[in-house]
Amino acid sequence: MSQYLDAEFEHRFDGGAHIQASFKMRSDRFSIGVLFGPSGAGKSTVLRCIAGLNRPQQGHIQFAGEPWFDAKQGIHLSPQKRDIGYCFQQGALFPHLNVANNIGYAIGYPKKDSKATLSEMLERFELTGLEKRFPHELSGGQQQRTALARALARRPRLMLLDEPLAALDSNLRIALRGRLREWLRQFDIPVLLVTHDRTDAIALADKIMVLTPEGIEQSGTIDEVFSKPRNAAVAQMVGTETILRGTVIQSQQGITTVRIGATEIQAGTAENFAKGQSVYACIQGENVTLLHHPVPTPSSRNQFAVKVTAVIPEGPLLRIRLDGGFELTALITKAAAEGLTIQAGQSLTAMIKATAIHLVAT
Ligand SMILES: Nc1ncnc2c1ncn2[C@@H]1O[C@H](COP(=O)(O)OP(=O)(O)OP(=O)(O)O)[C@@H](O)[C@H]1O
Repeated sequence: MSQYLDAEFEHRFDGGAHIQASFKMRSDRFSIGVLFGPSGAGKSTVLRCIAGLNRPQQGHIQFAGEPWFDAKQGIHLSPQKRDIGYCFQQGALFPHLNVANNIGYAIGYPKKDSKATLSEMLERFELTGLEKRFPHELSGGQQQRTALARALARRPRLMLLDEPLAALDSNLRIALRGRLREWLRQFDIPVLLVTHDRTDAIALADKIMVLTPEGIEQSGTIDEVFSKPRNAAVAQMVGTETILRGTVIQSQQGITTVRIGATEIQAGTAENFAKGQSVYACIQGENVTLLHHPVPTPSSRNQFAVKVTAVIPEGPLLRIRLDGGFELTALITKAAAEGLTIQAGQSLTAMIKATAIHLVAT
């Protein structure tokens, strides 16, 4: 028997939007697959197609070998038959039912064991004591926990979450993000989660699938996708701070030299690139080290003279924009910046290891 959720389909809206997706994830154990992409890429539509709420025009969706949708064979199972839990962005609780009845509705009163299931869910989601409250009497976090409890109470085979943290303010979001994975893990089912937020994706994904209007551009672990984006579109989406266009001068023994404007940089590469080939050099801000002066260094480290053009605070970090004949961004901690007393107009040396420069063929 197949142990995968296997989806490959296309959905066209009358208005013209065309959404395509092709991916596989394990169906028989807990893991979180994150559909990540910009607004309008089609993330919610993909989720709705998996749920059976939208019917694609082409392709198939199978869960553990069971056909949920097959365009050629005319198969389209109803959402109930797919046996999934679905949690929307806003939670979408029944406003006229209290917490106990919102969850109880999903369990299907009056089942023999429904009382035990209800108290188990209340306990797991830290809702004990709030049973009689109505949705408008709950905080955002409590509403979201009730929605999760309701979606999971029926013990679905697959859990779908659409931007589960988006409606929460930032403190609550951070707190819930940390707990969400643990809550979901207890149910030992696969989870497909939609987000456009990079931090949510990093914190939650076992596997990330980057969705654009052209389909899933790249999938893999966070490390694979964030440190080795397959193309410039993915690099931009995953937040690689610097993407520079250049030309390969030479490529041998795992080191590729690339000309960017008047500067030559060395990048560590698994494969060789052709001389003259056009590439993007992708550099994450945390991999750029700033120094007052150049230091003696092996050729596997790049050093450039740069001028600080802007210093932008971002929480515990500073985003430092640099001009080295091309635009470069460094992300450093505030403590590190104090040691360097960084300010706009200052001349510094930027150092980047060759292995921290990822080349993408254009
Ligand atoms: N019912 C509909 N009728 C026509 N077009 C639609 C419909 N629903 C969505 N679309 C279009 O399909 C595209 C994908 O929408 P979708 O909501 O799936 O994107 P998304 O990636 O989830 O975006 P967001 O992050 O903003 O929620 C958009 O261009 C949207 O306008």
